[in-house]
Amino acid sequence: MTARHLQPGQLVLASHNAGKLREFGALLAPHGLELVSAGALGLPEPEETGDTFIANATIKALAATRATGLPALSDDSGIEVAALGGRPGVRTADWAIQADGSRDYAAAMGRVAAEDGSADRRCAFVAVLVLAWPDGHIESFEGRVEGSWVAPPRGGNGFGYDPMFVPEGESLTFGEMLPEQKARHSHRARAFVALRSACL
Ligand SMILES: O=P(O)(O)OP(=O)(O)OP(=O)(O)OC[C@H]1O[C@@H](n2cnc3c(O)ncnc32)[C@H](O)[C@@H]1O
Ligand SMILES: [Mg+2]
Repeated sequence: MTARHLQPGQLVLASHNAGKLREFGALLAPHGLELVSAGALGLPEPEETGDTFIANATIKALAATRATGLPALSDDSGIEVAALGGRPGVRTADWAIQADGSRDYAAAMGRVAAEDGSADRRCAFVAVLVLAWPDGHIESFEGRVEGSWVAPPRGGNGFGYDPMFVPEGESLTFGEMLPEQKARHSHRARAFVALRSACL
């Protein structure tokens, strides 16, 4: 089955994460779409009640396309830590929440460093992108990058867990890489390549 193509026009980026929005802006720049973010449209953040990346990405994209009548692109992503049996995975965003309610990504990873005696530092970033249309049609794409985590964090670029993640075969963390270097490896960019060849 061939995937549905995205027609020229407006596309809602169904994310409230500024780092993701910057990366999608760069990935979509050559494609002549008019991007508008869910936040700029005043859309609420839907509750991510799913147990899988695709379930949550679908919730986010369908909420945005239904609210606007425009096609919408969402991203549900996270980090899978081998020594934790793949956790936090789909719960990655909540994993960084501290006792006072703030998010601290370095502290979350630091807990693994403190608790994990195995010295197994393998982990992977995963992203599932969903394109949804107002009639409920969806297309989904997954990207994955294997790597290892480091503590303490290194580098001030990117967002979230970027300063703690080194992709396989590299020595710099995503936080030490320029955006275009991160995009050569990242889970999001890999999922986007699949989306681009199917839908753009
Ligand atoms: O749901 P939206 O509004 O898109 O934004 P979010 O930040 O809540 O995103 P998720 O629910 O998909 O949770 C993903 C978590 O994984 C982290 N994450 C995902 N991709 C990342 C990347 O490329 N670099 C660093 N951290 C990443 C991110 O910081 C979040 O804590
Ligand atoms: Mg979220």
